Amino acid sequence: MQSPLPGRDILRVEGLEVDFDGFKALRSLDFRVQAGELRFLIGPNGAGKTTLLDVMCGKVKPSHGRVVFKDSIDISKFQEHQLAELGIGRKFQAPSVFTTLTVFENLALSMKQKRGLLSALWAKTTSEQRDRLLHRLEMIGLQDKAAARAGSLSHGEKQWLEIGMLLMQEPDLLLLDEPAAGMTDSETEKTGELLHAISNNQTIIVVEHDMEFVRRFAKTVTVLHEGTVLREGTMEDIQSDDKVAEVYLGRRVERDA
Ligand SMILES: Nc1ncnc2c1ncn2[C@@H]1O[C@H](COP(=O)(O)OP(=O)(O)OP(=O)(O)O)[C@@H](O)[C@H]1O
Repeated sequence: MQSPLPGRDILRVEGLEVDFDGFKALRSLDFRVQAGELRFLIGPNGAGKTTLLDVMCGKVKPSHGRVVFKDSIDISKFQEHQLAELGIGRKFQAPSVFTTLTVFENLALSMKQKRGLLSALWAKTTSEQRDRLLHRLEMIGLQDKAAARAGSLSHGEKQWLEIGMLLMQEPDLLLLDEPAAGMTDSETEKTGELLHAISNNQTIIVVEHDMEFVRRFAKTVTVLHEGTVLREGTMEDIQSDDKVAEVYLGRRVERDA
């Protein structure tokens, strides 16, 4: 399937509702993302950010509404692994790399291919595949660590490796949950740059709590509150919005108290 052109909606969420035993975690939620965007999702604890990502990757099924990917794919009709095949890649917060394998082997195993895990590891990579692997290694900044065991990497490097592994699947849409959590300042900066580089070719939706990171790297921000979209705009718009300050900061003050 062809990737949508930049500027076209890659994802449309219409009237989405998620019900957990009578509790509506998402309600009347409308949301659109264009191809090539780097979109940040923010909001107070319990706003529904993770649940929205869970619906987008097929982990949670909506009780009402639709999520349409690339104009024609109704995501509620597919399982998580099928959506991964169709181009939706999800990365969870904790890194899950194969610690005893090298960085290169981890990437090679993640390559989109029909072979099984073991044969993928032992089969010779073609020169085209090696080029792709080297390109990703460079993109995630681990070209000097290709032969290092993944278990020896720092937390930030493991996160980049996992993003690289996700990219080897060539998703059109990447869903990331707090990619910079627990990173040092310089790792955080590199992560923001990596996300920007990825969004030259792919669409990314990032759930993020670190407002400094959002301020630094976001173009468009969507604020969720009580399961629905409260506001959407630039970080400047969002920061000067009274309602956002009331619900978002109010909640944060409460939580921090
Ligand atoms: N499996 C579940 N069963 C019942 N309630 C759930 C379930 N998953 C999430 N919830 C509830 O749905 C609401 C939204 O949760 P969600 O994790 O999506 O929020 P969030 O915005 O990601 O929050 P945080 O920033 O704290 O991670 C919360 O009130 C949460 O307790």
